[in-house]
Amino acid sequence: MEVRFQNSPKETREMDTKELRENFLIEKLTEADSLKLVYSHYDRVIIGGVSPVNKKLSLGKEEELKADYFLERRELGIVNLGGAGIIEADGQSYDLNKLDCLYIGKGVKEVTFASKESSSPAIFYMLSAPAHTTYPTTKYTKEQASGGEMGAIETANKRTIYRYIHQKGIQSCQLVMGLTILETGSVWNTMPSHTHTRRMEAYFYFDVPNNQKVIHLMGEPSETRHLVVSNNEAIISAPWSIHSGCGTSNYGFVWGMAGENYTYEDMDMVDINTLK
Ligand SMILES: O=C[C@H](O)[C@@H](O)CC(=O)C(=O)O
Ligand SMILES: [Zn+2]
Repeated sequence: MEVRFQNSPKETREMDTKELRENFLIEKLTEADSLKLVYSHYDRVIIGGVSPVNKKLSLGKEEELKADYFLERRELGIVNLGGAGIIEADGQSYDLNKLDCLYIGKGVKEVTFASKESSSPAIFYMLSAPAHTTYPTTKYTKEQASGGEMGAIETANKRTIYRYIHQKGIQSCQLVMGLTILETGSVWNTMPSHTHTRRMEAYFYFDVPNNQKVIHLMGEPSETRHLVVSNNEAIISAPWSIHSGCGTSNYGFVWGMAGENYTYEDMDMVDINTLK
C-alpha cells in the first residue's frame, strides 16, 4: 500500500506540477486485475480501486495497519462505476451494477471483488476510514440515494448530487460518500468553492470521455493550483483546500469525506470574488 503523508498549505504553495501530482493525484487506480490502495494521512482515509477482469481480488492484510485483517478497526464504502460486479463480505454476496454503493462495516474479515462478465468489467472505487463501532453492511442503488439538483445552465454547473452514505442514508461512523453527475453542457463542479477544515475529501472522476480532461482546482482559496485529471483518476483534497473542477466536457465524480462533523452541509463557502 502506498502511504502519503500530509503537506502543509505553505509547502503546497511551493510545489511544481510534478510535486503537486505526486502528492494529490492518484493515477492508475483501476488497472485490470490489480487492487490499488493509497493510505492518506489526511484523516487516515485509504483510497482504493480495483477492476477485476479475469480474477476475483480480495482486500488483504496490509502491513501498515498492524491489524489482523483490513476492516478490524475500519469501515469501507465502495461504488461501482463499471460493468456489473459482485462483492462478497464474509460470504454474503452483493450484486453491484453501475452507480450502486456498498457500505461494509467494521469487523468483516473477508471482502472480495469480481466482475460478472470479463467483457464488461466492474470498476470499484473505495474509501476506508477508521471506525469505532459496527454499522450494518448495506447496499444502495442510485435510486435509493437521496438526489438533489444543483447549479444552473447559465453557470455551466447543472448537476445532480446523490448521497449514499450520510446522516439520512447508509449509516457509518465517519464516512460520508456519494456522487455527482453533470448534465450535458455543464462542466463546473463545486463552484462556488468551499473548504471544510474538519474533514478531508477525495474525488474520483468517472465517465470523462476519451481525449477530454478535468482541470481540478485545489489549494487555499487565495493560492489556487490545478491538476489536469483523466478518467478514473482520484484527487486527495486536504481539509484546508478547495476542491472544484472544470471539465472540457461533462463527467461524473464520486466524492467522499471523513473526519469531524458527519454533516454534508458543513461547508465554509468561498466567495468567488476572493479566489486567487
Ligand atoms: O463537501 C461536499 C463535496 O465537496 C461535494 O459533494 C460537492 C459536489 O459534489 C458538487 O458540488 O458537485
Ligand atoms: Zn467538500
